[in-house]
Amino acid sequence: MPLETVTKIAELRERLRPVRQAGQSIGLVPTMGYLHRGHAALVDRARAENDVVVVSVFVNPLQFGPKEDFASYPRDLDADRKLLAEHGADIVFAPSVEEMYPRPITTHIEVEELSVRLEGERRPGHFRGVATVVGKLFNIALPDRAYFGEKDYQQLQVIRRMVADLSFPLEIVGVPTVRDVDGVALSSRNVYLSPVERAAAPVLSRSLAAAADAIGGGTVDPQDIEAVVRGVLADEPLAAPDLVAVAAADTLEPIDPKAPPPSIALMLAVRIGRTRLLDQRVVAVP
Ligand SMILES: Nc1ncnc2c1ncn2[C@@H]1O[C@H](COP(=O)(O)OP(=O)(O)OP(=O)(O)O)[C@@H](O)[C@H]1O
Ligand SMILES: CC(C)(CO)[C@@H](O)C(=O)[O-]
Ligand code: BAL
Repeated sequence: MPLETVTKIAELRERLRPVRQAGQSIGLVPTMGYLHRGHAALVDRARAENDVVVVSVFVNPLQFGPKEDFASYPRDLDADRKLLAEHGADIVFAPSVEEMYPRPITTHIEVEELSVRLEGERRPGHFRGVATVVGKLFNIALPDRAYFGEKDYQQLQVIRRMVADLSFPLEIVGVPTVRDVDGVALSSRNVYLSPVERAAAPVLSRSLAAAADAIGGGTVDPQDIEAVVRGVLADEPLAAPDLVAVAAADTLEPIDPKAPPPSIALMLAVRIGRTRLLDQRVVAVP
């Protein structure tokens, strides 16, 4: 089936109604476009598990702070369509900002606590914007399953909590981070990196690997784990850590070294030049 492009909410609902009535399943992959192999992994998983695969491409203004890169965020719908067709998606939903928010939105989804910690503290209002648009996309597409990358680990936890708290009738599927050969997590924002900055970027995954080794060797004190990460990052003069977080993987609560959780989430936000890169790793406690 050729890839269809839909830009209107009503049109998507009309297109999907008979799909549901026929008892077919719908998989939704929410994205902000400028797609790469990381997004393709989400689409492949959705393709394997659903009858109809919908990919949304929408740069959501609600989740950007006033000083962030909403206006300059990379966009290329033609290239996105090509990748989606190659990976067998059925529908790309690419609404305009006016279609999604015809007037200033006054209703928001706030996942308390989880949204204001860690990355939420660095980007006030970010997860409220994410939860609100994702909830809205769920109401528009009514998917059976929705797919999110582990790279944005806190985002995945926020969405899981929102779905549980509000009983959204769907399954959330987390997909492991896809990396380049040198370990750099694929990200649309990697396009901002100069060649010299790109050469520095593997330091993120290197620092996570060192911390994973330390945890494997019995280190569970979060301060010690953080010190290992920061030690490796300090070797790279272009890397400026913005967030080094060590938390219980399932709740993102702080870790008590006397009663460590079954697995630990390491979450990083590191500036390389003007680009803020994210990476994460979940490590089982031996
Ligand atoms: N390398 C990756 N591996 C797996 N999933 C990914 C990867 N990169 C992004 N995703 C997932 O794709 C979905 C859409 O993400 P988004 O469009 O923001 O891409 P991105 O590359 O993360 O962009 P950004 O550079 O803005 O962080 C999210 O669920 C995100 O976690
Ligand atoms: C989930 C999402 C598409 C919501 O805008 C976005 O935060 C992203 O791309 O990760
Ligand atoms: N992938 C996370 C979306 C954002 O940075 O706004």
